[in-house]
Amino acid sequence: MHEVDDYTGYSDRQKPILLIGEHDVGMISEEQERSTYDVTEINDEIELRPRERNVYYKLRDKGRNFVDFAHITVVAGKGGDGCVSFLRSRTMPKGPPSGGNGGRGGNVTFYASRNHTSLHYLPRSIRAGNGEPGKGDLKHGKAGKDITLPIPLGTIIREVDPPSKKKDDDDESLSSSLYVDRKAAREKRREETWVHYPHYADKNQLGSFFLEAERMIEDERRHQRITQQISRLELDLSVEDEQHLITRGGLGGKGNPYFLTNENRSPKFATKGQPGETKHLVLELKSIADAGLVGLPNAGKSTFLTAVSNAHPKIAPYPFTTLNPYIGTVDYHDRFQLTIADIPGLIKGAHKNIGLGHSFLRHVERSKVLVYVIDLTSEKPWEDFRVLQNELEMYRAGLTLRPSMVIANKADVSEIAKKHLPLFEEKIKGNAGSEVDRDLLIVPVSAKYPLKKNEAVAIYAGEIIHLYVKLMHKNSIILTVLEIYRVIDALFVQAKLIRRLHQILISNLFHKSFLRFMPYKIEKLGGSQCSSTKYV
Ligand SMILES: Nc1nc2c(ncn2[C@@H]2O[C@H](COP(=O)(O)OP(=O)(O)OP(=O)(O)O)[C@@H](O)[C@H]2O)c(=O)[nH]1
Ligand SMILES: [Mg+2]
Repeated sequence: MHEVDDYTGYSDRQKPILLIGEHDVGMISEEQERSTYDVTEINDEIELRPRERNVYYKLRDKGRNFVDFAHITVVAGKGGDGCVSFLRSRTMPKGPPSGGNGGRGGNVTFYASRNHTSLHYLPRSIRAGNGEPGKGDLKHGKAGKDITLPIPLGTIIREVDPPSKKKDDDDESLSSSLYVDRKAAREKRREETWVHYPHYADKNQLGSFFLEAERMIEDERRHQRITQQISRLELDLSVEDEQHLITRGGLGGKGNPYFLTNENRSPKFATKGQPGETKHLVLELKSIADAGLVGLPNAGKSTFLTAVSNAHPKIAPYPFTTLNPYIGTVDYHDRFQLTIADIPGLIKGAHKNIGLGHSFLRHVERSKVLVYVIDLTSEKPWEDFRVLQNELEMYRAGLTLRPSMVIANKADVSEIAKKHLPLFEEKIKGNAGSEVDRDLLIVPVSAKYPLKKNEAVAIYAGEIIHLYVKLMHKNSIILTVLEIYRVIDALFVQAKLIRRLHQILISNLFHKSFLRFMPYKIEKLGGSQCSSTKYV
């Protein structure tokens, strides 16, 4: 236990002697501040100041809704009815049939959009427009209005049973008992299918022409049912702008000219439009980011994301500051875009719904690289790491086998960091650790302070994630000398990774794309290292 100062209420370890900015308290003692650490050395001459960016306009939407699970009903439009009419003119008192067909019902289509990152804007029920009925003079009805909706990239769509399935079953049994009389059932079907010339319904139904037409239409519909019978919808919207037809509008009814035969020159019936498809869907948003940040609350995940990208999640010295996932995008000069997801903090027992639970892990589940953010100033950072690994495993077995690296944050608190970092490495990579742990890349970083060296450290950590993610893109590894040297330049990069990068560099030296990108990169050498876009 650390002694608690009566005056300030802070423990020894946290004694704030540096007031930074208006609200923030640096947790660095005087000796700690002056002590240096060979990796993340703090230059005494440079004042410790947190990053300053005018981001208040970006923080305005903090109260926004975030929904990553939705249950919706999608209904396509009904087809318009066919029309029964006959051409009449002064010279033609008994003209041919001239009823137009009904227009088809509107379809509902979804497409994957990068500009949407939450499902909160989706209504509970989506309904496309109905087709218009046909008119006389062979005027066909207008098609119903289609609905094309953007859905966040990375959403998984599954078709499910209607919510009140039981009630429907009851209705069905009721209806089947009601329609034991086959005649009544046929009556109902006829009612739903046919349009008759005024006052001709009874007469039509006795006529052989009508019965023949009815048989034809029933055959057609049976065939349609068989060909359109598709398995339950299951979609993964992982390709940007890709469109998916969710529900198809009903076909328009046929006008009476459709039933014109050599025998029957004046068909006095037409068909009604068919109902559109109805689907009950469950939408689950699983963000697709290249790298996912996981860490205990207050480890500095959001600070790190702010340091390497232009995303501005809320940062505060209390747990569970971040309640929604954020995705920061970093654009590199070689047009490579790296996306990093920041999610709420995980705590021990999250799988038992302690804290915020662990359902938000769905947003890192699909990332290529897992980035553990560890707070070096915590009591036992290695235990934090094990807690994280355990929670990830409890969420999905085998998740920790994903390529991973550790951002050992708050290295600016050098006294403690200096003590904890080697211990952390030893405990994780020591003999006790598994093979995955032994290969783990551990990068000490100060995400908060833009000190010359630390700024570089944070940026380099971003660069390493960038390179690491590129390594995962098996077919297109385009690395430049500049990138390699940047990494080698940062002392903390481990020899193993450099060796791997070096091999790839050699094998890519004569790669066409490599040559194409080189002059561009050299030109940009003097510019800023990365610019970025915030998408969430
Ligand atoms: N000294 C120091 N403090 C840091 C550093 N990085 C983050 N912090 C502080 O740690 C606190 C928590 O940072 P956040 O980025 O909000 O942490 P988080 O992991 O996103 O926390 P949650 O969103 O609550 O899970 C803030 O007060 C930061 O100023 C660092 O490198 N050095
Ligand atoms: Mg956060």
